[in-house]
Amino acid sequence: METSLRIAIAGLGAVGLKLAQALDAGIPGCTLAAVSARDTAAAAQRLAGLRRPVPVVGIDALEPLADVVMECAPAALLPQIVEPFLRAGKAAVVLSAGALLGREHLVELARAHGGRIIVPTGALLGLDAVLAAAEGEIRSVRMVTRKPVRGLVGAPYLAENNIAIEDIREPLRIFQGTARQAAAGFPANLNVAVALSLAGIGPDRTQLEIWADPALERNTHRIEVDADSASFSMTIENIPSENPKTGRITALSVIACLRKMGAPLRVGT
Ligand SMILES: NC(=O)C1=CN([C@@H]2O[C@H](COP(=O)(O)OP(=O)(O)OC[C@H]3O[C@@H](n4cnc5c(N)ncnc54)[C@H](O)[C@@H]3O)[C@@H](O)[C@H]2O)C=CC1
Ligand SMILES: O=C([O-])CC(=O)C(=O)O
Repeated sequence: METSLRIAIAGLGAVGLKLAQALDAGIPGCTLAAVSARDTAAAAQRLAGLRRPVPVVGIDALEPLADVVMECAPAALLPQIVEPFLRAGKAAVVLSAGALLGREHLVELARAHGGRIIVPTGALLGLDAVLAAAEGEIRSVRMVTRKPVRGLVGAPYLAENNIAIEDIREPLRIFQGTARQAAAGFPANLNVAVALSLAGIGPDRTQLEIWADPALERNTHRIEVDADSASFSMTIENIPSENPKTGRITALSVIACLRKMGAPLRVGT
């Protein structure tokens, strides 16, 4: 018998709006049930083109209306969005993966109540191979991110370390450290590094470099993995969405993740 998962979207920005439109156009096994936005009137306007209108409600009112919540909001809101769903034994798809670090109680909450936290591949690539390699022994994971200046400005790490990138003329390495350190310093820019670390050898062993490059148009991530099963390196060059920090492919990754949940044939780890 066909059952449909009721989907709630928290945050109607670059990712959330695309997702709402895709759900409205039809993803088998899924129905858009409710959305939450900072500005309810503006959200109602953004959703005016949908074939099937859905309620726009506060974050705290989402859980009773849906089976799955898609967290597409600023990182600071993560606990408020996902906790009610996890406590009810439901699923939360998390885009702000960096905000999971230091909030291990969310995983415990999911475990205690039979809920699930799902981190999609998002703006990255290769997490299927990283997960597989992690079943054996991974010796090292390294990632190099290069972004246009507008994809990095405003990150707290830059202000805290007096790094000015607005007027650079050459590529500048602005960070070298672990995924955990990057998540703290770049909460809206480096969720991909945290997703990579969670798939592989953890946030303290995953090494990261970040470059600001004034000549670049795309958010570029290269990952290099050395494991006892394979060595691999891969690069993705993301075309920015209307939010310059977020690649277009991010929303498509979430759509693919939802489609997979309801699919009779599932490809990839
Ligand atoms: N895991 C990954 O690969 C990636 C993760 N991200 C992360 O995904 C999240 C969403 O990204 P975007 O859509 O590009 O961000 P965005 O900034 O375009 O959208 C976020 C939306 O949340 C809304 N919002 C703010 N306060 C709210 C509240 N109290 N209630 C409901 N909504 C509220 C904002 O008004 C905005 O529309 C961000 O945390 C971003 O860092 C982005 C790209 C890749
Ligand atoms: O990791 C992120 O939050 C966003 C990102 O780099 C991208 O979209 O390329």
